[in-house]
Amino acid sequence: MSNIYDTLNPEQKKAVLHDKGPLLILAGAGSGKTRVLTHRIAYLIEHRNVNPWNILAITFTNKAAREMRERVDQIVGYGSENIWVSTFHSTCVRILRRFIDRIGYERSFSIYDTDDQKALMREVCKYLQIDTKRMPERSLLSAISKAKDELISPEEFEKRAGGDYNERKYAQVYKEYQKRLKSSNALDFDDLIFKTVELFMNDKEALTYYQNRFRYIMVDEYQDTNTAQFRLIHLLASGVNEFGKKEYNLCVVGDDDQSIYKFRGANIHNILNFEQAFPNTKVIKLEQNYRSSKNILNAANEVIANNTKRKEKSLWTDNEDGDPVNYTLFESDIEEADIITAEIKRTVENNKANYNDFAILYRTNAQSRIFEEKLIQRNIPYKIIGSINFYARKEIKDILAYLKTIDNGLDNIAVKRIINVPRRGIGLTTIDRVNDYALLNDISFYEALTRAYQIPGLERTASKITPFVSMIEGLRSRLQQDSYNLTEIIDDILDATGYLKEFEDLDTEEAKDRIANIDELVNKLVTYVEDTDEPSLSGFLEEVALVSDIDNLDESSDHMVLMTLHSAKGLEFPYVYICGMEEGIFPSYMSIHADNPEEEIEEERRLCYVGITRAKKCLSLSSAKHRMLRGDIMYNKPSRFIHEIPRYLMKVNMPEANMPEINIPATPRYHHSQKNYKPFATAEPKNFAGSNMGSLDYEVGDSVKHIKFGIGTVTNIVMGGKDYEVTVDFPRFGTKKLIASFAKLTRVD
Ligand SMILES: Nc1ncnc2c1ncn2[C@@H]1O[C@H](COP(=O)(O)OP(=O)(O)OP(=O)(O)O)[C@@H](O)[C@H]1O
Ligand SMILES: [Mg+2]
Repeated sequence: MSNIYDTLNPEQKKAVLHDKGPLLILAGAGSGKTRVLTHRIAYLIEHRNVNPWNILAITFTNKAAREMRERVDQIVGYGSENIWVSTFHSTCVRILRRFIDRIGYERSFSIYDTDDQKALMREVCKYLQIDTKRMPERSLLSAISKAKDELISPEEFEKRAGGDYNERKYAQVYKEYQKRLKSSNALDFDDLIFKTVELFMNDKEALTYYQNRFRYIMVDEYQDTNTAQFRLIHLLASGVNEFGKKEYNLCVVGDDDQSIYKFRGANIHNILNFEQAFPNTKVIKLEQNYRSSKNILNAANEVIANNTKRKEKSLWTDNEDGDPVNYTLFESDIEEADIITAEIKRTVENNKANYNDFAILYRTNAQSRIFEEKLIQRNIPYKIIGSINFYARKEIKDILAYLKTIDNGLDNIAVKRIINVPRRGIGLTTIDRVNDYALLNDISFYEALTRAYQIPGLERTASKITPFVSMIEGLRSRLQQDSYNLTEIIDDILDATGYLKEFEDLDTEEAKDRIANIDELVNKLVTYVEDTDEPSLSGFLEEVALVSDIDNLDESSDHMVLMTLHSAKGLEFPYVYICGMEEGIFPSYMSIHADNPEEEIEEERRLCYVGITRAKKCLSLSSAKHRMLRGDIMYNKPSRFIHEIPRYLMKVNMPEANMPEINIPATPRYHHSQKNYKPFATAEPKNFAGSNMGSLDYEVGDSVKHIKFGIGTVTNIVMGGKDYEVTVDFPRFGTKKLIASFAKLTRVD
């Protein structure tokens, strides 16, 4: 056996060499779970003669998938291209592209992103005359998403709603939303999993095909799978072998301490009940951490030991003690960003490291802005993961909408997006009329456009619509010619529409930016065409729909990265900064003030554990005494998580005068009971991004109570972007405009 397996420790080796049957690898951070998965794939191919074609590996990001392939290539030297390695969503897209016609969709279906979903939901609410002040679109979408994660269909939802008025409304919305998705031949992200499960439940042939194909299934980050994903894996892994026996050749790796996606429906029972779901499961625990220094690992162990609901684990390392964990209490958020970026620059300039050795992690995306400013000032190359997504830019969405319209005229949202872009004198009234006609005749919006002259009331504007239709048809027929080069399609669209003209005439920086973005999209298309065996427009759109930001993380170039703690899952960096460690920031205000704070704080603590365990060599934590949030200064106390790290593991960088505020224990104290633990007084009642929006329980004219301003009267409520803006007259403080989900107003009767 080649010596690559010699680098594994005995437990890892057991996992890699495990023969058949279900295998659960339950282990702490940095213990080599992902590495074991990769080696196991290589081993199966190299030593068990498993055909790479028969392996399915599900990873959390496309980046992890890419790495897995590279590693297999390094180890085995061939075959990696035939292994099916991808995320849950990509896996489902591939399956559905092949078989979705069996459950009544066309195989060229579109995938709706959040913006498309919102646009569709707006239409649904308008149609059903939903009072979106009481039932905001966002809550409706999140309820639907939650239902889909739990495999609850619109019919089932309706049944469960019973007589409850709100629930019945939700059910009605869900049903209509789903109906419209279907008539647009579109799937939202949650549908990808839901519909694949539906397909497998209804079509034995499709299921058997994949059960026979995927003889070996591996799943990374298993602790964050939701009910629908569990069902999917269970179905796929339940095939029978040549002796008619179920083998369950399923290997999952996970860490219950790193489960951080409860809000997205992750179901921790999937890991806790794995042994019940799959008989004869072999469980392997890995206890040696290879990633972090002793001090960092101990700090992580100390913090997570405060969670009561967990499987006890002892994680140790042979690595050096390393530097103590740094903790700094800054005066302000600005000072925090300033000093951290200066320190990073200094470390790199002293040749101790490269920029790509560094990551700054924070609880919410909003915290990145100040860092970004300082990084620019200091001329430090950086990349923010998860900030304004390239694909969310207007010009990119416009071009993509053109591509979608050409590819699949059924995508109503896409067609409506571009019908008057660039301007063609087609107004909202016309669009409404076409829409009504489409609904009445049960045809797509685009189909209705092709019949513009038959639509009542469109006598005048039909002449503006037909050129649009013939342009799309022209582009479509060009695309179908054999000699057509797909890479030209964007240029052809730009030519046909005159889309760029407006920007070129403007000649502003912003316009130049937009043109550069479109060029970037062309680059993406060219790369896609070059890298793909049978490139197609649908294939390109699919790839675009599935890129998540983390996949753009290019480790080869030398820039540092900034991202949320959630995005950092599975990654590792020599130097990690976790900033904004304050009560009300991390743990979040929402978790502290939740109905079930114990549970929510435990989830935050797991997130903290994920953050700490990303660091290999050097971990720096920081809080600010005050920071600006939504225009207000807030004063937060240092996070309880800082207090959970014993003093002997830390180097505290702050004037001793500040010390009394911080109660850092001087001795190790694993597993202290939650009962004796006194949390700090919570932060000022001001919140920050990431809040949950619910429907309001007050309306104009009601008396409401604000924690700081006291009792006042609501004079106005408007929907402002993502949230309600509530205007309240407070007798003592005057009129205030407040953001509903942050202000936490309560009605007083
Ligand atoms: N036996 C080993 N010998 C040397 N290095 C190892 C060994 N096992 C794992 N490593 C290294 O330890 C680091 C952590 O491994 P890996 O990312 O696979 O851990 P993980 O358990 O998946 O972590 P996480 O829980 O964060 O996803 C990697 O750099 C990996 O190469
Ligand atoms: Mg991992």
